[in-house]
Amino acid sequence: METHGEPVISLRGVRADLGGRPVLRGIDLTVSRGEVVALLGANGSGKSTAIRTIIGQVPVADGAIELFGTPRRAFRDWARVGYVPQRTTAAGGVPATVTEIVSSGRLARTRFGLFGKGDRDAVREALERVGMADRAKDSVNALSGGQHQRVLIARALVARPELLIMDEPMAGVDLASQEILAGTLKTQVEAGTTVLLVLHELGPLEPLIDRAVVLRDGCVLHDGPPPRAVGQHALPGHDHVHPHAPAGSEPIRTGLLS
Ligand SMILES: Nc1ncnc2c1ncn2[C@@H]1O[C@H](COP(=O)(O)OP(=O)(O)OP(=O)(O)O)[C@@H](O)[C@H]1O
Repeated sequence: METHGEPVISLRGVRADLGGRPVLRGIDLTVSRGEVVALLGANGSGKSTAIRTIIGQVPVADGAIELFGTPRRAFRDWARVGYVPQRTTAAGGVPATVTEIVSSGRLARTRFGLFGKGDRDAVREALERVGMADRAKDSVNALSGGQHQRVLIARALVARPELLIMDEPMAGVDLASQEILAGTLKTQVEAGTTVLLVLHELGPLEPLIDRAVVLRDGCVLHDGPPPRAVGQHALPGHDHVHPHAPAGSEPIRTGLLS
């Protein structure tokens, strides 16, 4: 599986300011084809901003971004990229049905601007992948947080992207949905999809992660193997209880996530 090839995402010396304050202070990041890279770091370290510069939602003050080897400003092939925003930013507004939300992710792939049978089949398949086919006609307002997130991921998958960018896909997601999403993502990764995702902790996705990039205060603090359960005790800093640890056991100190 580890036949990593050309860079799919490349950031070089990327700086970005928000509200007149530097938020990214010279980020270097490369994600190669087939890799699964987790972006970690404390609240406010710049994870979401880094992702939003890649998709063009935050202007780059300095540095260079390339997607599939093309400078981002010249990149047009957005059907190759599936984006799952932080869920709060997508909620609210006009109540749409599950099918409508997922169909919106297919627009870049429709032929001659018509939504045909192939597109409808792709919508059904994406909903099946996240276990939501039986809710296709429901309003998204009737869904739980985890179900809503599964719909947003189906929307990102429906155009069959080569690159998936996700901002905290597990945030506010119940355990059952987390397991379904981990399975969905595993299938995508096995099919060769490249993934960059913001995570608060590795959790159920840990086995899929090839590399972790940890941000602190707008800079890259660590870029390398993800902080695995083994060896975490040696690192000072952040406490969190490992999901598999027996109740009442010592919190694991990763040092990387705080
Ligand atoms: N629109 C904005 N205007 C001004 N400052 C902003 C804006 N959006 C984010 N920031 C600030 O930029 C910094 C980085 O925010 P960002 O959302 O990228 O962090 P994050 O690592 O994703 O954190 P979180 O885990 O809380 O989402 C924070 O200090 C935040 O307050």
